[in-house]
Amino acid sequence: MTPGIPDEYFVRGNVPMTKEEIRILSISKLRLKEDSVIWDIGAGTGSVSVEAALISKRGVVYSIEKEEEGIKLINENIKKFNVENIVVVAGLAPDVLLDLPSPDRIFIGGAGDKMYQTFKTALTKLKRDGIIVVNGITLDTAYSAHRYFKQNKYKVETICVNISVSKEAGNKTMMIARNPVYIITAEKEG
Ligand SMILES: C[S@@+](CC[C@H](N)C(=O)[O-])C[C@H]1O[C@@H](n2cnc3c(N)ncnc32)[C@H](O)[C@@H]1O
Repeated sequence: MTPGIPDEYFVRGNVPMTKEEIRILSISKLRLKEDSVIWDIGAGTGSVSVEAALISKRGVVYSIEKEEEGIKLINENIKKFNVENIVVVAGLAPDVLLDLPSPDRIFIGGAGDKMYQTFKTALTKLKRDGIIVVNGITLDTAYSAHRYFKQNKYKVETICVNISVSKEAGNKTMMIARNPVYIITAEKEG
């Protein structure tokens, strides 16, 4: 399976999942290597973890999630896609991050009210030449993340992704707009 797995292929519950197009862009911004060690913080359904694990076949993905429903879905998706290089970490970031191996790449899909503490631990543990990608749906998250990485001397870029997807309406086709999502990418200068 190559990147770009359709949303409906994943087992989904009531956990908000990162949508296919946002997943593709976010994973592309991570510039994964075959042997990358990746943290997926706020892993939700595990959709990003699964796609990342299929790309970084010789690496490991640590899927960090605080909710029981998410943990169940991540395990179901691991089974469904038959991936063997995902380690599920049940618990709250940043507490559970401290004992994990240092990552080459970090994706943050959710950190709740632990956002700043999670950013801080992420930057402390990220390997040299590492890349962090954050998804945000509010201006506040986008601004906070962008400013935090910039203040810490990271090269940072924020993109705002506005996507419309076609929907059949009788004999016509309409474009249905999705909410904008911010993708913030940070890497060490130089
Ligand atoms: C938007 S969802 C992530 C979607 C996920 N990328 C996917 O594709 O399914 C955000 C997730 O972050 C989790 N979360 C929020 N704060 C967290 C924290 N501090 N530690 C661990 N998980 C957290 C939530 O429980 C939720 O499942």
